[in-house]
Order: sequence, then structure tokens, then C-alpha cells
Amino acid sequence: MKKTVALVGMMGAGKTAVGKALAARLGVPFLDSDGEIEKAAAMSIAEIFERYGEPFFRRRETEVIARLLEDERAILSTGGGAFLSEANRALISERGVSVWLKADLDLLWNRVKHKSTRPLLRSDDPRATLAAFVEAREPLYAQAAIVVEAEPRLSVEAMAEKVIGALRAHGGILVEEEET
Ligand SMILES: Nc1ncnc2c1ncn2[C@@H]1O[C@H](COP(=O)(O)OP(=O)(O)OP(=O)(O)O)[C@@H](O)[C@H]1O
Ligand SMILES: O=C(O)C1=C[C@@H](O)[C@@H](O)[C@H](O)C1
Ligand SMILES: [Mg+2]
Repeated sequence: MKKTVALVGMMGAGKTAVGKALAARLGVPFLDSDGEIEKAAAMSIAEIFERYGEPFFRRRETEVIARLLEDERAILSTGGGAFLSEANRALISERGVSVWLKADLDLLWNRVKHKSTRPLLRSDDPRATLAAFVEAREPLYAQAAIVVEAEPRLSVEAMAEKVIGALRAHGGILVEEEET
């Protein structure tokens, strides 16, 4: 059984960066739901939120994830909020295997604090907003099939290696098994 591997977790966890490295290592396509939404709308995520609001973005996100999961096996880096929706979790678990890139608040903050590309962090106290997201979301991310801890000292390549190890331990999904 070969399945698409869906990376889930907070903004800044490294889903896009590690996903790209993982796809290159495994020789499978790299898909990114945020990137696909931006491409289809010809607009940045921040602009989509500003013009159409978050509910519109979330509907597009579910459509895009459903479509991307129809493709051949791949690495799918999801947006940080994607795994919060029960419908998205069901789709991902049915057609793929979910991997939570689990990172603590300090690590996440160090990665996102210099960027203004994440509309949900545009608040008076973005670190506190990020902390509230971590607290509220962790129980949902914890429903992923596999958990891989992001460590501050691990490079993107080393994280990709760690994910491959976790996939092997989980039963070889994507990594070793042949098509049946
Ligand atoms: N292991 C790592 N080592 C060093 N830098 C990293 C690592 N993982 C990610 N980064 C950097 O941290 C930043 C955030 O990573 P990335 O965009 O991959 O997060 P994400 O989980 O895709 O976030 P989002 O949910 O907002 O899409 C990027 O600048 C990326 O290059
Ligand atoms: O954590 C989130 O809810 C988000 C994360 C990003 O990947 C984007 O999908 C968007 O900025 C929302
Ligand atoms: Mg990303």
C-alpha cells in the first residue's frame, strides 16, 4: 500500500520546508495546499483572507486537499489550520497517512516572528496569539497517525530523515512497500 503522506501541524513547524526535502528524498511529487490555493486564486493567502475572509479560505482548502489526495502518492504539506476540520481529517486519514510535525512555542515563534505572511498572527501580541493557537490545536493535531518532534537543532534535511524513520517504523508506508 502506498499512500500520500500529509504533513500537519502549526504554522512554522516546517511542513513546507520539510515536505519539499522529503519529496525530493523519496522521489515523489511535492504538493502544498497553501501554494495550490494561492496559485488558483493568483493571490497570496494574506490577500485571500483580507478580500474574502477565513471561511472562504477554509472552503477552498478542503476542496484543494480533496483534489490533491486524488493524485498519485505524494508528499502533501497542508496549511496550519487544515487538520482542525473534521472533514479534512477524515479525508486525509482515508486517503493518506498524517504526520504531525510537533514543535514547541519557542521554536514556532522563532520561525514565524519575522514574517508577515500569516494573517492569523496579525494581532497586537502575535506571540500570545500563537501560544493560544498551540494550546487550542494540539489535541487535534494529536489525532495524526504519526508524531514527529521538531527539534531546534535539526536541519530541514535532518527532519526529513527523521520523518522517513517514523514512516518506516509505522509500517513502511510510502517508503519501502511496493504497489499492490
Ligand atoms: N528544520 C528546520 N531548520 C531550519 N529552518 C527551518 C526548519 N524547518 C523550517 N524552517 C524554516 O522555518 C520557516 C517556516 O517553515 P515552513 O514555511 O516550512 O512552515 P510551515 O509549517 O509550512 O508553515 P505554514 O503552516 O504557515 O505553511 C521557513 O523559513 C523555513 O525555511
Ligand atoms: O495555521 C493556520 O490556520 C494557517 C496556516 C497557514 O499555513 C495558512 O494556511 C494560513 O495562514 C492559515
Ligand atoms: Mg507551509
